[in-house]
Amino acid sequence: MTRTPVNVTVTGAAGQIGYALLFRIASGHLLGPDVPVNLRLLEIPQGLKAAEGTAMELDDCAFPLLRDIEITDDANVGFAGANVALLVGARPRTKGMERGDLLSANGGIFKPQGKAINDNAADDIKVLVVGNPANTNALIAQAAAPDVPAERFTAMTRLDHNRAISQLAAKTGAAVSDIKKLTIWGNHSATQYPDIFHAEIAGKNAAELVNDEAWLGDTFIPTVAKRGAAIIEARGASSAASAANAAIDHVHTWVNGTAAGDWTSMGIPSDGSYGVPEGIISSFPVTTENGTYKIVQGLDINEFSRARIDASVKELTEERDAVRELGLI
Ligand SMILES: NC(=O)C1=CN([C@@H]2O[C@H](COP(=O)(O)OP(=O)(O)OC[C@H]3O[C@@H](n4cnc5c(N)ncnc54)[C@H](O)[C@@H]3O)[C@@H](O)[C@H]2O)C=CC1
Ligand SMILES: O=C([O-])CC(=O)C(=O)O
Repeated sequence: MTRTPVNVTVTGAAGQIGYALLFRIASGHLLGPDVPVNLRLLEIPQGLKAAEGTAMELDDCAFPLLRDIEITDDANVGFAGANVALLVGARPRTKGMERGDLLSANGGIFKPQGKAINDNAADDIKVLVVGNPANTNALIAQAAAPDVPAERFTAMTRLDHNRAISQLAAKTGAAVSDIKKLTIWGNHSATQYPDIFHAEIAGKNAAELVNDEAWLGDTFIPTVAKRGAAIIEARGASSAASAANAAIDHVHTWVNGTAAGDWTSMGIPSDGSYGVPEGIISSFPVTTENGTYKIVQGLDINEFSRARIDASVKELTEERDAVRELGLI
């Protein structure tokens, strides 16, 4: 039986994450090895030529699952019939730019894109915002799309989740695949909180196994939270392949489900769980099934965790208030 292709829109398609992402989408890693895809590449006019070059290379791979590629600088065209939208293109912070300037510049991107999604996307649209500041950009896009269920707008903290698993594996000598139930709470920023208190390593509690609060506070948390900056320092450019990989993981898990006995981390609109104010897009532990996600409930939050979750959530509420003042939500 031939399946109907899924329409996947990628913004910022000519950028470095786009370049690492598109080939994996086209080869079946985003949705599965039997799901054909149509790619819609949305760029600004200056990015169109490079996007065309990438599309030529996609053609040259002769991917059996890739049915069609369309390149555009018109968001209404780019999101037409979109089932999955990966919002990667964003305005990076440049020298001398204040936080308000950054939020405002990104509002100019994510507000119209949210409206274009509202007006043109398929009814089952799922949105992942990668472009920074990802959580608040997702909030801006969501606010501009009142006809789309709010929970379809998500922000990427899967890269942080994967980074935390890798650091924990290195510390304990465990295999990455033995680590389950790790959580990233809060914002995709230096205030994020990677939580190992409920994580398990080969079935044993990770925090008890590590048993080293100094390592947790002074090494693990800052290493994960500042990893993006460390990559920029080392590579001279921000994470690209690992960010693309995390975007693939985020959508794949959302669509195909979490494994029994595990969960993942996603930036999602808060329903008020764990004292996180309703509406802000914050990272939570979630399980997924049949294309929907649920916040893992009933976790005991100790004092160490509470203070760190609260600090990141405070930053998110400040970002929300700032974009509210700018009239972006
Ligand atoms: N959430 C996360 O974990 C991570 C987020 N990021 C963020 O992802 C974003 C993209 O990173 P890179 O690909 O490295 O940047 P890049 O600068 O290489 O590419 C960005 C692309 O977006 C395009 N673009 C800009 N405005 C656009 C618009 N309105 N519509 C469509 N395309 C537009 C640009 O022309 C450019 O081709 C950045 O904001 C970066 O900070 C990066 C790594 C991890
Ligand atoms: O800081 C950046 O621009 C890149 C980023 O988000 C990350 O690597 O986590």
